[in-house]
This record gives sequence, structure tokens and C-alpha cells, in this order.
Amino acid sequence: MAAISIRNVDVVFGENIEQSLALLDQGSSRQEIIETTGDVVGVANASIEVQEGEICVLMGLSGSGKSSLLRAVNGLNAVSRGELLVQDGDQMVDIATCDASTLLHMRTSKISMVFQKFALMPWMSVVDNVAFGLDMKGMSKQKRRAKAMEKLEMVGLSEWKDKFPHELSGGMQQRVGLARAFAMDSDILLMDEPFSALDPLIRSQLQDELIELQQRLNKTILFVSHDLDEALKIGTHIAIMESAKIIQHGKPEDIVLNPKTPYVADFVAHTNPLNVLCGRSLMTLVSDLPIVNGECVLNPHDNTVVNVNAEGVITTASRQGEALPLHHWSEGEDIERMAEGLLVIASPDVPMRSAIEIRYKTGLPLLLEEDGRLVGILSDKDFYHALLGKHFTLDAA
Ligand SMILES: Nc1ncnc2c1ncn2[C@@H]1O[C@H](COP(=O)(O)OP(=O)(O)OP(=O)(O)O)[C@@H](O)[C@H]1O
Repeated sequence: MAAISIRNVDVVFGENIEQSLALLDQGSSRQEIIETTGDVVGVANASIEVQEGEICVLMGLSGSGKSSLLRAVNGLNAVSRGELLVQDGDQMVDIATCDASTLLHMRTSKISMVFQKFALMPWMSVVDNVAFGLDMKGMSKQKRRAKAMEKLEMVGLSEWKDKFPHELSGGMQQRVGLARAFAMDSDILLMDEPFSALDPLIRSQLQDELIELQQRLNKTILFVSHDLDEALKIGTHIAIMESAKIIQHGKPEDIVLNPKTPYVADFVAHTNPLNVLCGRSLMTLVSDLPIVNGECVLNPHDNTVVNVNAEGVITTASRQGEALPLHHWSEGEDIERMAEGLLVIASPDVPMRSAIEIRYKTGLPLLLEEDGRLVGILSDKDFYHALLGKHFTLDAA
């Protein structure tokens, strides 16, 4: 079930909204609209569904409209046109048209927000900051404190409960912000560049923690970032915005492999694809391998070959006439101790990061097997393609 359903949403800032919407419908650009009406188009005709338990990252350059859309989800920005449905139990509430008391209910019990600037109260202790917001839910003081302590524990800051925000580092303050958002126990978390003010190491740690917490608590998260590496790491889905519009929405691997416009391709070209790609997307198909004397040639330079029977089952392999030991690898198995000269057979779903590590340890290509049949290989050419970003095809719309 969709937790958030954004349907043809426009967000226009200004005094002449009707006129600006009419101009949008006529195909006027943002710039033309600002020149004619003085209004700024924050979001134009955005439609996406975010399913329960997804982390959807809104990605795009500065000014593309990410925050404008995010803030529409909890009513901080008014929706000028369209429907913005948010799940409340087994019904959907339209944030665009609901009354003030419904909006208040949604904000206090269904949707929480984490900002880039931690938004902590400087005069309140860490634990009181985390508990802030729970009294609006009518919780007793004792319960509020217990809940706040539980969430502080979760982010590893229980020892810091009585300190004040200025006594904490930026990363710790952001953890307090996260603890506060999780304390609200809302089903939906809106996160506006929550980690962008932090240094890379802390940022990466908090990203890992967020993924882990999300898996444990199964929240639905809408996350704004201008960093595709971050989006690829934490997003189950990514929506890319340009000039107020969503121009591509899909799973991370789809975005990396099939960018729809040069704008998306440009983002993709500057990212590290190893976190999202798997062997299947890059492998050389078995049907494309040269066959010499009935053997599939993996590397003609050192005569590494593999034999498959009529059913496609791998039987033996050799390098310069010497038999190579075969080893079936599955995810989670230690790669560190793999010996040079081991020919590894893995699933086509092997993450490229693991595949490269295996290649590094064994010095050999990988064989990819599905349903007991050899379907492809990963050789150095495929690894270089992944690293150099030559794996995608620009599917220009
Ligand atoms: N409250 C507002 N009033 C008027 N214009 C606004 C308001 N909020 C945003 N805008 C304008 O809407 C456009 C989109 O801004 P938005 O903050 O959504 O972009 P963004 O993609 O989140 O950018 P950034 O990464 O820099 O935060 C910008 O031109 C901005 O000036």
C-alpha cells in the first residue's frame, strides 16, 4: 500500500497562483512565469507513489524543487493544485485539502521531519530535546522520558542525556535530531538533507545507521539529497528533479543503467556505481564468449577456458592446460581468504563490489551461474566498464 501518493502536484509561491498555473499548463517555463506573474514555481506536476517501508530519495540540483515537494507532504508548503495523499491507518488523507485539525493530527502522529540544521532547542537538555513533541501527544512526563531515553540509547547517546546541544558535535546533534524523529513513532519520516552539514565519515556512519534503523522499524522515509552517491546508498527508490519537475523515478540500478536525460546521465557519470550494480547488469553473456575446440575462452592471453556440457552445466576449467579448482561463492562468505587461482562461480546477482574483490583475490574472471547453468562471466573488461561509467545507455526521452 502506498504510504504517500503524490498526484499531479503543483506548488506555486506567490500571489497570482491561478494565472501561474494557467501559464504552466500552456507550457511556460519557470523563468517566463516569474517574469509574467512574479510567482515562483517550486513543484510542477509531480506524481510519485512511495510505498510503505520505502526510502525514496528526492534528488536534484539546488533549486530543483526537492524541499518544496518534501515540505508539501506535511503541509508546510501549500499544494496549489493536485492531490497529496498520506496514509492514516487504512485511509488516505489529502494533505492538500484537509482541515487544520486533521493536518495537526497528521503532523503529531503520522509524519515527522528532520532538518539539515538540527533544530534543537539550545536551552533544553539532550533528553528533553528528544522528548520534545511527545507532550503534544498527551504522554505523561515519566513516559516521555522513558521513550526519549530508549531512542537516545538507539543512537548511542544515552550517556549524553543531560548535556546541552552546544556541548555536542554536529554529528551528535544530528543523532539527537534522529532520536527525536524516531521518538515520535511516526510512520513517515521526512528528512531534508539531514546529513549534508556533516563531514564525510560521520555522514557515512549516520547513513548506515539510518538504513539499519529503517530496516528494524520499517518506517517510510522521504529523503532530500543533492548527492547521488547518498541517494544510491540509502534509497530503495530515487526521484530526480530538475526545474520543479520529476524527470525520472525508479530503483537505484535503473537510474544508473538507464538515465533518461543528459541531466540524469551527468549525475550518474559522477557517481560510484559499484554500490548499486550487480553482475547481471554488466556480465558478458556466455553466448558472446569465443569457443575454441569446444571450450569457452575466458581469457585468450593466458588460455583460461571453461567447459560446459550440453545442458550448460560447468564441468571443468583450466589455465594453460592446468586444471583450475572451482568454488561456488554465496553472499556473506569470506572473500579475504580466497586463494589466487580459484575460479569462483557466483549468482548473477553478485554485487559488483564483491565481484571486484573476488577478482582481486583470485586473479581470475568470475563465472555467473543461474539455475545450474553458466549464463555469463565477469572479466576485467566488465570491471573497467563499471568503474569508468561506461555501463549505461542514455535512453534520451
Ligand atoms: N517559501 C518560499 N517562497 C518563495 N519561493 C520559494 C519558497 N520556498 C522555495 N522557493 C523557491 O522554489 C524553488 C525551489 O526551491 P527548493 O528549496 O524547493 O529547491 P531545492 O531543490 O530543495 O534546493 P536546495 O538544494 O538548494 O535546498 C527555488 O527557486 C526557491 O527560491
